Order: sequence, then structure tokens, then C-alpha cells
Amino acid sequence: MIRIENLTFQHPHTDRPVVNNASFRVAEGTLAVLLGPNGSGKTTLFKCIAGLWRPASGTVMFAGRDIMGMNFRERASMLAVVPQDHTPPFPYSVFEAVLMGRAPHVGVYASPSPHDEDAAYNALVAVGVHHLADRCYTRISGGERQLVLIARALAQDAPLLLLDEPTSHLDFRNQHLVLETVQRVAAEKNLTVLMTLHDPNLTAFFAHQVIMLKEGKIVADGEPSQVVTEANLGQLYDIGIGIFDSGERRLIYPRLS
Ligand SMILES: Nc1ncnc2c1ncn2[C@@H]1O[C@H](COP(=O)(O)OP(=O)(O)OP(=O)(O)O)[C@@H](O)[C@H]1O
Repeated sequence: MIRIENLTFQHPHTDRPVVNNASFRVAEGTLAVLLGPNGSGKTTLFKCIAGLWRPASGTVMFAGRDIMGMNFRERASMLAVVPQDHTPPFPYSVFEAVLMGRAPHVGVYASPSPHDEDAAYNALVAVGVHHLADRCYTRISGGERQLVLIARALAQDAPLLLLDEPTSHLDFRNQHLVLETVQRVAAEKNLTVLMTLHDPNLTAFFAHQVIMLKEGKIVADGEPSQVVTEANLGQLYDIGIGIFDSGERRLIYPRLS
């Protein structure tokens, strides 16, 4: 269980916080999606939860421990982060980039074991990019890099997974395949997953819990069937929203004038 209590973050020399007194919880085995318009504070909240930025006030507790009180190695064994963008400092191979996810499991003076190599390769297989294993990480497409970053996070085998817009560069098929994979792995390993998405349709289909953020404040939190409504989405995005129920799936669309 991750518990965020009264978290407030403000950039220096600005007149108001970009995350304002946010509180929510995500239970183990739950895939939670943070949904909100551009600039609403999702990435900021993520960076605070990951312990990268220090909030002005509030706490982030995971498995009963304060994330901000953990050192780098402790944090790496607790949480895996898929950032929005990532530029590697060196031209590693895709396999090496994913193997780095195993760092928290490798001793300080030790080399990765065959078990670590298997875990890295299996993660590449899980997201369907094992054919890229020997390619240079800096010479693959943006979508392929996003899949590799997701594989690296899965290889890390941490109980908390934070993914910031993991589908932003992915094609229609891969958006579904990746979220399906994350959902399956989360269920198998009882992970706590928190991700940001921009697509309410993907959110409604894959999330167990939806947390809506507007202007830094949590405005709704609950199961998709209760929270992903025309009224809530309309207020969140300041546009008219329609929801069509196909019988198999609810399809959300904007009602633009
Ligand atoms: N260094 C900074 N100094 C001041 N304000 C900043 C800084 N970085 C970001 N902001 C502001 O903080 C707010 C929240 O930004 P954040 O990146 O968290 O939003 P977001 O919801 O992730 O947006 P998006 O969906 O566009 O990625 C925005 O209004 C942004 O302009």
C-alpha cells in the first residue's frame, strides 16, 4: 500500500503550489491511473512520490516506510520508475540498458548473475522487444525506447511501479499490449502500480482506480465505473464529454462544438 498524505509542492520563486494538499492511497495488486489535463501537476506528484523532489509538506509512505527517508539503494529496491523521457549517457545495448534495472539485486562489487540476465531477457520478452536486445539503445525509435524502459522497470522487480505516460509514444496495438502486460504482471506479483495516462479510454479500460488531478488538487478518486463519468471528465477537461456504451466497452469521446 502506498499512502500519500497532504502532499504540497511549490517551485521556488512562484506564487502558488503546483500540487496542493494531495492525499490518496493505492493498495497492493492495484493499477491506479492519475488522470488530469496538461500542467495539472501529475509529473510533479510523481517526482515527489519517487523521492526525486522534496515536497514543502506531506508524506509518502510505502509498505509502512517513508520514501523520502530511504537512501538511493533502498529506494531502487522498493520502486521502479518509467520516466516520460530518458536520454542515456552512453550508447548501451538494449539488453545492457534493461540489465541495469537489476542493479538493486547485484552486490556492490559483483557482476550480474545468470539469474539477472534471465530476468532482463524475460522482461524484454514480456513487452515484445527481445528482437532489439543487441541493438544500440540510442538508435531505436521513441516507441521502442519506451518499451525498453518498461522492460527495465519490470526487470527491476520492485513492488512499486511508477510509470509517467508509458503509452505516449506507442502505436495503437502496443498501447493495449503494454497496459495488458503491466496489468498481468501487477496481478501475478501483487505490485502496486501508479501511472499517468492522457487517454480516458485506456484509463477506464485498464485502471482499477482512477485519481483525477486538476490544478494540483485531487478532484475525484475511485473505481473507473464510478469516477470516469461524463460530469467528472467534463469538469476535468472543461469540455463536453459523451460516453457511448457498446455493450462490450464504454467509449469516451469529446463533444466539441
Ligand atoms: N521548474 C518549474 N518552475 C515553475 N513551474 C514549473 C516548473 N516545472 C513545471 N512547472 C509548472 O508546474 C505545473 C505542473 O507541471 P507538471 O509537469 O507536473 O504537469 P503535468 O500534469 O505532468 O503536465 P503534462 O500532462 O503536460 O505532462 C505546470 O503548470 C508547469 O508549468
